[in-house]
Amino acid sequence: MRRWTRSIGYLYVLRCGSRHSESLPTSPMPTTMPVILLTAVDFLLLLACLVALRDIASRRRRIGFPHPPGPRGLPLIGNVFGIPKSRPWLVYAQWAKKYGDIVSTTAMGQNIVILTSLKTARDLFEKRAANYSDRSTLPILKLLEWDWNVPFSRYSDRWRRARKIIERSMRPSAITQYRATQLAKVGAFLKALRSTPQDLREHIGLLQGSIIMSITYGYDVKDYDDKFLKVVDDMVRLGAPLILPGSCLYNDLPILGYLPAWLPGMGFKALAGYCRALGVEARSAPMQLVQEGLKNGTAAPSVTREHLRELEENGEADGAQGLDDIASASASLYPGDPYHRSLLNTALLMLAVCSWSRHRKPSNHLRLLLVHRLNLNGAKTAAVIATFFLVLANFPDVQRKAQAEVDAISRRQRLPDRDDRLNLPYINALIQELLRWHTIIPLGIPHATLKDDIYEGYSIPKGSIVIANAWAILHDPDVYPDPDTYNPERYLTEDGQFKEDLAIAANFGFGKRVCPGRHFADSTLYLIVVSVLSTFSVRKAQDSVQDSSEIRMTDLFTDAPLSRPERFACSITPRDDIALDLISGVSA
Ligand code: HEM
Repeated sequence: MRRWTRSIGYLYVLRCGSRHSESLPTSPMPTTMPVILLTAVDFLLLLACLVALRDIASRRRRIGFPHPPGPRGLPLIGNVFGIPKSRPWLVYAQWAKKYGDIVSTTAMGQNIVILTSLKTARDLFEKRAANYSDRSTLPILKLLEWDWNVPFSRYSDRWRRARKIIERSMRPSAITQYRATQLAKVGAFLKALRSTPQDLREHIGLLQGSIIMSITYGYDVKDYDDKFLKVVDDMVRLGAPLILPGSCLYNDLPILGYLPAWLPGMGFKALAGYCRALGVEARSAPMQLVQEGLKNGTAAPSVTREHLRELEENGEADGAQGLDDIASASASLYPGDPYHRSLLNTALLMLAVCSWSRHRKPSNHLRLLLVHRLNLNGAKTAAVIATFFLVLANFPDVQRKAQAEVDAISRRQRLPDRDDRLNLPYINALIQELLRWHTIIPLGIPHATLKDDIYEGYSIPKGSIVIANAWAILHDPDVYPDPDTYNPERYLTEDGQFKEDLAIAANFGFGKRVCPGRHFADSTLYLIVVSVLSTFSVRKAQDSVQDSSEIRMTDLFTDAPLSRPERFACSITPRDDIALDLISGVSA
């Protein structure tokens, strides 16, 4: 129906265009202006009729089964003005209190379903995975040509093949081979933190990016301004705002795609073109490096090298599909950073658009601006690491208890290792509470349905966007008393044993789309937590000392789909001379 709507709209514009050109044949300017004005008004009417027809058609299909309850909004446009733009997870949690665990709403004919319990999320995403594992069909994604990118990819054979490659490289038995890399990069992180603690953010970004690039391509990221990291960061940072709800009119009016790029308001076309080009570069440049290394025998061990070798052994080295799958899988492992929506960035986005449309490739000047001003490397694991530092600064008691446990196991003669984990209940509780207290992707990545469905007497139409509100699930006061308080003790038994909470998995999504990097993220996080606790003291900056009971969650974290700590001031100093020796002793 959506495709049908778009093609009718297109034909309609063409028809109007020719009608007006016939009446005003002589001058090109007067012919185009009325065409655009009339088309816009007429088109809105036509669109309204089409949305109404679609509603009627889909209602007929589901006669007898209502939509799940929820705010309905206005006729035709639905709840378009009620879709929350700011911290939507909080608003959706309020809706759940009013309407229940399964809420639905619509915006411009798009059905949106929000799940607010583990049961509903598992019932749909896991037990009915074949229907609930698609992704959104936002028109802008086609312009961006990001379908190679596994998290955005539709539920297709291409996604299945790339996902399989990632799963093989990221399953628990495979990730043990990356341990040496993790240890070396964590060692480099400790040394960098000792030298320039004020650059915490940059060090975290570099840590995350360098681990992933090393295991994926065998490529050694030396500094924060690395060219490969930059390409992905720019791509995601500039492109992601286009896919946020309500941020790009083209997603609601795909007909705009047929208007020329020079018209006011059509900047999204140039921006999408720029991000598309960055995507091509992000996918091909590091992969070429590995391919060349394989030819001349210098390729360092890496996930990409192993998959390319395997392809060669199977006699498929020149197979376009095999190479395409490896390129997609590898480039999907470093996800970049979709955060950044400040005014400064908006100005830079405009610059990007102007520059791109004029020259069709970014000018050096623009690239420099992007590199220096939009520089917030790292992504999901990095956001949790930043949260860890925020916790240490704000909750000194937690830091003290965690350090006592780590010191008891290592006797301060070494950094704790993976094998110590079973004997560190407080550390496990601290990590689990980190993931609960602030869910860095509060709404996960939305899934979409492939066909009509009926669930608990409610109708969920084909093409619905289905969101699990992980934040609300992990802040349910009936399950987690005083949910906004950071309290690792909630995960300890009376005799101090660690209690695992299976609901924490909601952080990593569900079903066939569940995060394939979750085991790797967990092992990286553990190493960082124990290494930092062994060597550094983190304190809140003197001028911002505040009672921990006064801390408001919304002041601490950004309002973005990937919600990470706001900038915060803290002091990070080596604990003592023993800590300095430990830092000097680690190999980096
Ligand atoms: C704490 C760190 C992380 C968190 C909280 C996280 C969370 C998520 C979430 C919520 C999703 C969407 C799942 C869904 O659609 O149901 C996802 C997808 C994904 N994650 Fe992660 N992730 C983390 C780290 C990583 C790492 C380190 C990697 C790679 C090495 C990775 C690779 C991916 C990929 C490729 C997908 C797309 C899966 C698909 O669509 O099939 N993630 N992640």
